[in-house]
Amino acid sequence: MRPDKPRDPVAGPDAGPESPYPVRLSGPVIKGFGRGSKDLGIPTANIPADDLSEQHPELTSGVYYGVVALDPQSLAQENGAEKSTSATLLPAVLSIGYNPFYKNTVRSVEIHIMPPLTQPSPTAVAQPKFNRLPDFYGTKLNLLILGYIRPEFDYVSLDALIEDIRIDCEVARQSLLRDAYQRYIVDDGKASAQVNEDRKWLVTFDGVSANI
Ligand SMILES: Cc1cc2nc3c(=O)[nH]c(=O)nc-3n(C[C@H](O)[C@H](O)[C@H](O)COP(=O)(O)O)c2cc1C
Ligand SMILES: Nc1ncnc2c1ncn2[C@@H]1O[C@H](COP(=O)(O)OP(=O)(O)O)[C@@H](O)[C@H]1O
Ligand SMILES: [Mg+2]
Repeated sequence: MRPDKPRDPVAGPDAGPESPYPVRLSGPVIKGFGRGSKDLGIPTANIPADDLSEQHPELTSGVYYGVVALDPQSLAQENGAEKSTSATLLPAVLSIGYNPFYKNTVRSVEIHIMPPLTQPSPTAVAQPKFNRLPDFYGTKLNLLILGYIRPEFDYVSLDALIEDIRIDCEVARQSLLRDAYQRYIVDDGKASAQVNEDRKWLVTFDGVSANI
């Protein structure tokens, strides 16, 4: 059960991601149990978790933050829209694990994509409105995990789970607003070659680089 303690406003060192982060994950957006939107009002894009334990033993079950990009080519096909060559980098908060509140028997990776950091946070208030985009099932997604927030917990109620995820969104946002993290989203001219390479990886799908 969730310990009854106040939460830290940020997670991870101010100086930037510390080993093993950043960690790269990719996959097509698949169907989950359909609870995110329906039960919680918090949509989560699920990607396959089949090879995670072998490929990323460092990713223990828990809540993380990072940056995502959706493949503009497959996004266009999904929405029947005209093909675009530009991808947007967006802040994200995610859960990896068995969702102890729901007692899942398979591990899942579920990503909630937040609004751009330049917009006001819709989850900073007591009656939050979680970010909702048009559905993008089947779209290829790249995710760069930049830090760990907390372990997964069971909760006394659905409302308690939702309130903790609301705080996760705020922790992720405040963590990503720091210069050493924000430069994974926007080039501030001070990024290292490695950070620039990671940003480039985020928008590369099937060997083709999209514009940012
Ligand atoms: C940031 C974040 C934190 C979460 N933390 C927990 C948690 O501590 N315990 C838990 O049981 N589920 C947690 N969840 C998972 C939700 O229960 C899950 O998103 C929901 O079951 C939707 O699942 P679905 O995609 O299969 O519909 C978290 C989800 C997110 C996005
Ligand atoms: N902000 C968002 N973050 C993640 N997915 C979103 C968002 N807005 C809309 N979606 C869509 O909602 C779907 C997830 O909803 P959810 O209720 O969790 O269903 P599922 O159980 O199938 O994962 C995603 O696959 C995506 O198509
Ligand atoms: Mg989901």
